[in-house]
Order: sequence, then structure tokens, then C-alpha cells
Amino acid sequence: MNHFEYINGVLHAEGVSIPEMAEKVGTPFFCYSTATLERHYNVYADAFEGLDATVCFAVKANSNQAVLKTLANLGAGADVVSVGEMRRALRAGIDPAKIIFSGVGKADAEMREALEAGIAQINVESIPELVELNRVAIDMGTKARIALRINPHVDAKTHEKIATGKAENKFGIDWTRAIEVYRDAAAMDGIEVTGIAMHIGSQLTDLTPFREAFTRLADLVEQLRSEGIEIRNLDLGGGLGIAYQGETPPLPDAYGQMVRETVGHLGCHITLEPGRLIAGNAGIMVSRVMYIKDGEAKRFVILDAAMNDLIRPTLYSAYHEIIPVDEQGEDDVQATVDVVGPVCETGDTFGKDRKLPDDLKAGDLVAVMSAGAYGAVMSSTYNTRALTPEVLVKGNNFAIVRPRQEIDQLINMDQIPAWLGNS
Ligand SMILES: Cc1ncc(COP(=O)(O)O)c(C=O)c1O
Ligand SMILES: N[C@@H](CCCC[NH3+])C(=O)O
Repeated sequence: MNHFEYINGVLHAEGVSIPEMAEKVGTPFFCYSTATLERHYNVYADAFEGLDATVCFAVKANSNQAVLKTLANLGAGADVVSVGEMRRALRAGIDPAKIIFSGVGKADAEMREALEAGIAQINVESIPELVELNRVAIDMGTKARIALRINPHVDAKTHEKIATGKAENKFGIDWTRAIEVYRDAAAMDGIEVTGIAMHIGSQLTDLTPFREAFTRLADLVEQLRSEGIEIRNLDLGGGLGIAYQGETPPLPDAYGQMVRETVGHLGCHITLEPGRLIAGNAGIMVSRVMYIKDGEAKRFVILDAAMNDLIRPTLYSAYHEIIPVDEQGEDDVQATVDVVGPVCETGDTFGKDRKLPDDLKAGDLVAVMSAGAYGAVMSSTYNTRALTPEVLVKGNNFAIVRPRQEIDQLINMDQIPAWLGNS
């Protein structure tokens, strides 16, 4: 069931009309649906029923603490990639025993804070990082529970900027060297080897690469066991894709079945790190039309949102559906338009040659769909544009879960050195 629907011709998020929110919050804004977040989490978690599994939401996809708390209340853990994300997860009430720290470059201070917080596991991505973590743990008189993130050299067949499991990608330790690095890790005083981790990429729409990677992972676990290195936790990462434009990614159930088939026999605890699947279609970005500009070659719909708010179309040529908030009738005339933002970049384009109502005009609202993951978290203040607010809806209620940043807050962060004189 979709929780962003037209009711009496007006787009709603659950029971709240988008114009009502726009009136109170201003535009643009991100809007998340609690019911969708919960449904996605539950459908995903249910796919692993019977397995000893923890779903650790990938905080990078959406780090708003209200979203994290919504998921924490359902029992979710967190996959974090910085101490900032870890603090958010902890503040949102996520149990440290369900927090995994991933990422290719953890600083000493981050390692220390993670060890102090007693999180479940740190995923180590290189030998130098392993050496550093060992040193930090010994210095603190403790042992770090770790998994090595292994790069299985599998092509996830996704956009090149979000593939992470190929030999040329910066992520993980080459699977060909895994055994020797595990041997080294097992001999380190500050390290307790608990697991093995893989994450081969994001927005995968086919199970085949996962199957290939997890089969390789299972082989490695058997080899490690034969060497006396016990692996208790398999971290399978995230990556399952969603429909942005009619894609038909495998359902969580099919993914769960594939997990059982490839690694179920190992008797390990399984960690899963979905991000996009939980949050992507649980959020939209609402924007107001500022101008309609009829050029010689094109009609441009100029929104008050821009690439700084949602960078996915610019960065990955990603498709996001764009719909009018006032429902279009079947017989209404459509125009072919480019939907753009006000930022001074040609790439500040949300969609090219889209069909929108011919009579769409300044002041009308549109919704950019599937913006709940890698939306607000990737926003910037480029062109000195303030960060966009976030709103969480639950039933007939909504709350602003991040207010609009004041432009002066942003400007006041600059400091002018005394030698430049007073202005
Ligand atoms: C280590 C790790 N885990 C989980 C994720 C979440 O991925 P997705 O949002 O595709 O589920 C990512 C991002 O791709 C990641 O790098
Ligand atoms: N930011 C990417 C996903 C990257 C996943 C991070 N490991 C996107 O918007 O599709």
C-alpha cells in the first residue's frame, strides 16, 4: 500500500494533505511517512524470520533522529560510517549492541568513541586500519570486536558510482588476501575477530550478484573455520534496490530465501544493513513552482528546490518521478517540460522531458518522489541556500523533525580574520 496518495484530488502523506503542510512549513521540504517506514522495516525483517538476524538500518540513507527512533522502536539496529552517525543512532535510542561501524577511513578518535560506547562490531576495511585499531584498543586496555569487510570482486551491475564490490573499488580487503589478513588479525592482542562483512553496492535490482558474493563469503567462512578462526557474525550489507521508474527489484522474501540458501547452513548470526529499501520510497520532496519559462527549445518548470536539496539526479543521473500535488485529470492536457532548480549549474535539473500539466503555473506544488533515502542527508548549502526542513507524518499528524535553517545561521558560521579589518 502506498502512503503518498491523492485523496479528493490532492496529494496526501498518510492522512495529511501536502498543501496543508506546505502552508505551515514553507517549501521546499522533505516529508516522510511513518507507516511506510514501518511497513518497509517489517516486511524486510519478516523475510529473515527463523534466522538469527539483526536489521541494522544504514543511517547514511536517512539520519534524521525521528526516522531512526521510528525504526529503533521496531527493534532496528544501525549501520554507521562516522562518529556523527553513531551519536545520532545512540541519541535516537538504538542499542549499542546493535550498532555496526563501517567505512574505509575511521579516525583514531572515532575508534575510541566507538569502543567506549561498546558497539557490536567495527568493520575494518584495510590492513593499516586494522593495525591502527589494534593500537587504539591496546592503549585503552580493551579488545575491539571486528569483522573484516571483504571485497569479493563481484560486479553489482548498478551505477558505477555506487558499486562497491569490484577489485577497482576502494572498499574492503580483496577476498584473495582475506585468509592471511584474518590470520594477522587473530594474532593481535587488541583485536577479537567476530565476523566477516560484505557490501557489494547499492540499488541492486537482481539477486545474481548477491548470490555470487555470498557464496564466496560462505567459502571463506569454511576456510577460516578450518584454520581455527571462528566467525560468528555475517554482515551481508545492504543494497537491495527499489522502484524509482518501474524497476522490479526482487522482493525482500526472495532476498531472504537467497540468504538462507547461500549462508543459512553456517549457523551464524546475520546482520543486514538496508538503507534505501527502508527509507527511499518512504519520503518525498515537496517543492513549489517559481516560474514557468517557455524557451525556444524547451519549457522549463523552475522549482524552489534545487540540486543542493536533492543531488541524486545531478550526481547519478538518477530518475525521480515528479508529480503535481493537484491531481491531473485523465483528459487534461500535458506539456513536455524540463524540471529545474534555481542553482547556477546546468546539471541542476530534476528531470528532462517530463510530462506535467500544461496549465501548471507559478505557485503550484509538485512532489519529487522516492526522496526518502540519500535525499536530505546529501543536501548542501551550495549557492548559500539554507538546508531544507524535514517533516514526519504519522496518520493525521505531522511534526517538523528538522526546522528550516535560517540563512543567517549559515552566513554567521564564517569568521573574518582581524587583519581584514572591520566591515
Ligand atoms: C557498508 C554499507 N552498508 C549498507 C549500505 C546501505 O545500502 P543501501 O542503501 O543500498 O541498502 C551501504 C551503502 O551503499 C554501505 O556502504
Ligand atoms: N548515495 C547513493 C547511494 C550510496 C550508497 C552508499 N554506500 C545514492 O543516492 O544512490
